[in-house]
Amino acid sequence: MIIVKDLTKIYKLTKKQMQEQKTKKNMKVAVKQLSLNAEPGQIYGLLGPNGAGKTTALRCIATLLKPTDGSISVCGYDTVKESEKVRKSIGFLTNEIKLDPQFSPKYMFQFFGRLHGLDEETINKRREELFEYFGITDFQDKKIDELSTGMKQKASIAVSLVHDPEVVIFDEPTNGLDIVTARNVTDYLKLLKEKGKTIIISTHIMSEAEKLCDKIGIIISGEKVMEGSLNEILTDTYTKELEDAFFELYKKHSKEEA
Ligand SMILES: Nc1ncnc2c1ncn2[C@@H]1O[C@H](COP(=O)(O)OP(=O)(O)OP(=O)(O)O)[C@@H](O)[C@H]1O
Repeated sequence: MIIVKDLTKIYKLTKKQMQEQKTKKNMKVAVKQLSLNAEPGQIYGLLGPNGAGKTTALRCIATLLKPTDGSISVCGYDTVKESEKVRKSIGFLTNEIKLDPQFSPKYMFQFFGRLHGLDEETINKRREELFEYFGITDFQDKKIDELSTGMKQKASIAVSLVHDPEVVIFDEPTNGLDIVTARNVTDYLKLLKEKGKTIIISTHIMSEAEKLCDKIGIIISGEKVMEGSLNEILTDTYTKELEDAFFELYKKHSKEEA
């Protein structure tokens, strides 16, 4: 279970970042009073355009960033006060965390398994299962450096799941993957859901959110502008497709911002 209450995250900008973002303000509100609940046996999708604050929100949930305001609990643990316990309960995937290029998927899997305090037998069993599922076995001994983007992404996913976490936090899990591999990953997320895990993902792929997510939170400029099941969102926006609903909301809320 993930409970996010009034999460606000403000970044302090360096002079260089202010120049890059063409702003005179030295603060950036990346997430503003975001609240959401993701429950066991459910896939929650955070859907938003580039720069909406999805990665920031997920990094706060995964304890990698401290909220400026608000609170987050994961499996009943506070992400600031009990971050160690939260980290044990989650599998986190983000594009910014890279596997060490010098090592192989097999080595990285074992390394993270040990870090989570698993015994060798459990690590080997998990490796066989996950590497087989994601088709990693054939390249498990190659250096990460020599792998394609898709192979690296699959290896990162397997490594993030080594300890069979209760909560899965995946930032754009199918980013850079071909349709076969992407389907492989989304099917696995469905399997995890069936096992009763709590899953939250970010995406800007409408069809992925439509097919995969039980609940969708649409986030624009750091604020959640709508939340519900696909049907609820379509009904509330008088649209037939998520893409149309998204554009309606985007037009409305970017107008409000201007
Ligand atoms: N470390 C940082 N320092 C300053 N500003 C940041 C930092 N990280 C993100 N931002 C800014 O915060 C806002 C939200 O960024 P974030 O990466 O959370 O968005 P996102 O929805 O994940 O975008 P994308 O879909 O492009 O990955 C953006 O305006 C971004 O420029």
